[in-house]
This record gives sequence, structure tokens and C-alpha cells, in this order.
Amino acid sequence: MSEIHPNVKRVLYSADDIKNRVQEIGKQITNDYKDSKDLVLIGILKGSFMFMSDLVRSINLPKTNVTLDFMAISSYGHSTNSSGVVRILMDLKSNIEGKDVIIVEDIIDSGLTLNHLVELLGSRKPNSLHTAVLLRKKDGIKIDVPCRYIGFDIPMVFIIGYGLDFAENYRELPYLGELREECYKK
Ligand SMILES: O=P(O)(O)OC[C@H]1O[C@H](OP(=O)(O)OP(=O)(O)O)[C@H](O)[C@@H]1O
Ligand code: HPA
Ligand SMILES: [Mg+2]
Repeated sequence: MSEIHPNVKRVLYSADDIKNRVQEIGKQITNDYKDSKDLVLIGILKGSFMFMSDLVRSINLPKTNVTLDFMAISSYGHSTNSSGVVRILMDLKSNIEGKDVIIVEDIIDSGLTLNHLVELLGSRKPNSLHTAVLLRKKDGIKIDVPCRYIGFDIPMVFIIGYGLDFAENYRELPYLGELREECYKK
């Protein structure tokens, strides 16, 4: 493995661990949606960009019309705690009415973001609506959001890498690591 960033306290999941788990989720989705006519994967930017790009390449549905769309939201800004306000920075380009929708998220922490998205997208009358989430902090959840596909359950530490940021940094790291506390606690 390439050198670990000095602000990473420990690596929770290596690039290989992530690859293997994402492939498993891709296989599950392939099996669950083999009879779907129209599957839309909705990536929630920015955090899900790596998970989304690896996940779509792990899905093999040649007879299904698989499309991608994106929404951009923000609730953390430059903090390690949710502001509690989910701001939609960019909405979908497509109409999801009648389609099978999977929301692709990097992490559930408080659950506020995903809960908001499920309510919002559910109101647009999709044929079905499920969620694929790479990381879940079970002990941090304030609102219980149903998740069909979960990568890993993780402890209450702040995670960076594989798309996840702290104050917009570290998204490029190929692994999932714990950010050193001294980087955000003064
Ligand atoms: O369960 P919650 O407590 O709501 O936290 C999860 C959300 O917070 C992060 O987004 P953020 O606001 O940092 O935007 P980003 O994806 O652009 O980093 C993360 O990507 C999730 O979307
Ligand atoms: O642990 C985290 N890391 C990065 N972004 C996040 N958004 C919610 N929790 C986290
Ligand atoms: Mg963020």
C-alpha cells in the first residue's frame, strides 16, 4: 500500500477491502434488479463519487436500462458535526417517476441527510426506492433510515478518504481512515 497520510490515525478499510465489499454489493444489486426495466442510481455528491463509480462498474444488468443521476447536498461544511440543516445544492436532472431508484451514499452518521433524501425522492413517485450506503455509524443514528445495502458498520470516529472529506480535504485517499482528533479538536 502507498504511504498513509500523516493525519490518519489508523486505516479502517484498505483499498482492497473496499473493492471486495463493493463488488459484493454490486452482485446483490445485479441479482435483486434482474427483472427491473429502469434502474436509476442517484449519487449524493460530493462524498459518494468514488463509491458510485466503483459500484456502477460492479453491477451487470445488460437487459436493464441503467441510468445515473446526481444530487449535491451539504450539511457538514467545515465541521465534524452535522449542522442539522440539509441544503440541496444541486437537484436531479431526470424525472424518477415510475423508476426503480437506489440512492447511493457514502455514509450515514446522524441519518438526517438520508432521511431527508428518502422523503424528498419518495414524494416524486418512483416505482421503488432503496438505499446503498458504504458506511454506517450505528451509534450515531438519530433518525432510523432503512438501508438495503450497507458496506460496513463503523465506530463513532471521523472518517476520511474514498470520497469522504474533512473541510473538503482528503477525498482522494484510496482507503478509509480515521482522522486524527488533533486535526479538528482545538
Ligand atoms: O447522516 P448525516 O449526519 O446526515 O451525515 C451524512 C452526510 O454528511 C456528509 O455530507 P456533507 O454535508 O459533508 O457533504 P459532502 O458529501 O459534500 O462532503 C456525507 O457525505 C453524507 O451525505
Ligand atoms: O465521519 C465522517 N467523515 C466524513 N464526512 C462525514 N459526514 C458525516 N460523518 C462523516
Ligand atoms: Mg463532507
